[in-house]
Amino acid sequence: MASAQKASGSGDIELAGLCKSYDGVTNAVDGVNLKIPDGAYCCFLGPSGCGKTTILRMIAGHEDPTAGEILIGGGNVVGMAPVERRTAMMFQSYALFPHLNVRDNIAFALRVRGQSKAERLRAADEMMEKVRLTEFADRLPAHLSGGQQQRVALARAAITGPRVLLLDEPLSALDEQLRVQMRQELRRMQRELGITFVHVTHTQLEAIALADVVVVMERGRIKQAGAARDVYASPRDRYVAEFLGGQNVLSGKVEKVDGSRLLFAQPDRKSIEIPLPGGSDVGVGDRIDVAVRRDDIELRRPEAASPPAQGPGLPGRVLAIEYQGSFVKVMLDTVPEADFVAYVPERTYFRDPFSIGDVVVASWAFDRARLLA
Ligand SMILES: Nc1ncnc2c1ncn2[C@@H]1O[C@H](COP(=O)(O)OP(=O)(O)OP(=O)(O)O)[C@@H](O)[C@H]1O
Repeated sequence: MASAQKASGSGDIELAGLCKSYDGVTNAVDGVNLKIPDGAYCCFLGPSGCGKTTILRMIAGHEDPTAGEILIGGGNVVGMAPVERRTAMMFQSYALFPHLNVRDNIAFALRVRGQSKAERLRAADEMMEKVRLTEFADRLPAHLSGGQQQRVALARAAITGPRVLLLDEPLSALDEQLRVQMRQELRRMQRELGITFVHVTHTQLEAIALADVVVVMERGRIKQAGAARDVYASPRDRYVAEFLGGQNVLSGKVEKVDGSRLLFAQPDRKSIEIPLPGGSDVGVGDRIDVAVRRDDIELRRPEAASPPAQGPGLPGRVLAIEYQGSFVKVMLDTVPEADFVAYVPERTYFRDPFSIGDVVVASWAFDRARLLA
């Protein structure tokens, strides 16, 4: 980025005790503490209204916190104008100028910053090469595909050399196929630009596919933050497990605690033994939630007793079957008032396919069940 402004200065972000109340909405953001390393791809994930966009707007400087600090590169930016923060925001709608061609759209941000026309166009040409838009330089936005428009919006945000790029639901306007393609493109661009990306989404798969750091939110608070694989494979509690998906959650009462094992039972169901993590203070009579991944469930017919299923198991009736390509999704009535789903690999499934109404036994290896907080 020779003639675009150089992205120097660390883009690590720290949110400390961050709060935001609006008139009528107290605690839209409610005491958020988080560190995002420089050059990381961070995704905020959560249902509508959980405060994701408010956090993004506070980092950008479009909204002031009610309390708390926002540090970028170690300095508190609260009270600073957006341009002084060296952050840039890419909006859902892309907000491109319809009457300017691609090159001029990208160069526009530098005009506002007082650069000469020659400098601006040189920087725009460089940026277009980076985002593979050179061949579209003279086109108007209306004559571009959704994915190309998004690249223009990204280039326009990146040309000012921000240390942090903020993206509000950047893929939501695209169809499914394009969304997957642009996801890869975003990740590639983030690596190439080497700056911190903070991306807001309510799509689980988007967050875990893209992010180094996934932040799961509920009602203004962080429920869990960490590497995508940690958050998906080891959700801390029922909310995170259910929101990220891919897990079955069983609830019940503890019947017995024995060293590193625990026995619990759901109402009117057989007792199940699970591993008890060290340091846990769960006791007999406590209500607990337990997660077992959908792809860890093995399904058998009850009469197929030989060899016996390994580990704990629960009976159930098949409620629905959905072919998903590489696996088959089988829904059971194993858990009262909740979904219980097995992802069976396609090859295994079609050796002896089930029908709706079949009675099956769902089992899993003892150490694949996890006690939730
Ligand atoms: N300008 C505003 N004035 C009043 N209340 C607001 C304002 N902006 C957001 N809120 C409220 O603050 C809460 C958090 O909103 P926010 O937009 O941050 O959520 P979100 O997680 O980004 O949701 P979405 O995915 O729907 O955009 C909501 O209850 C919302 O109604």
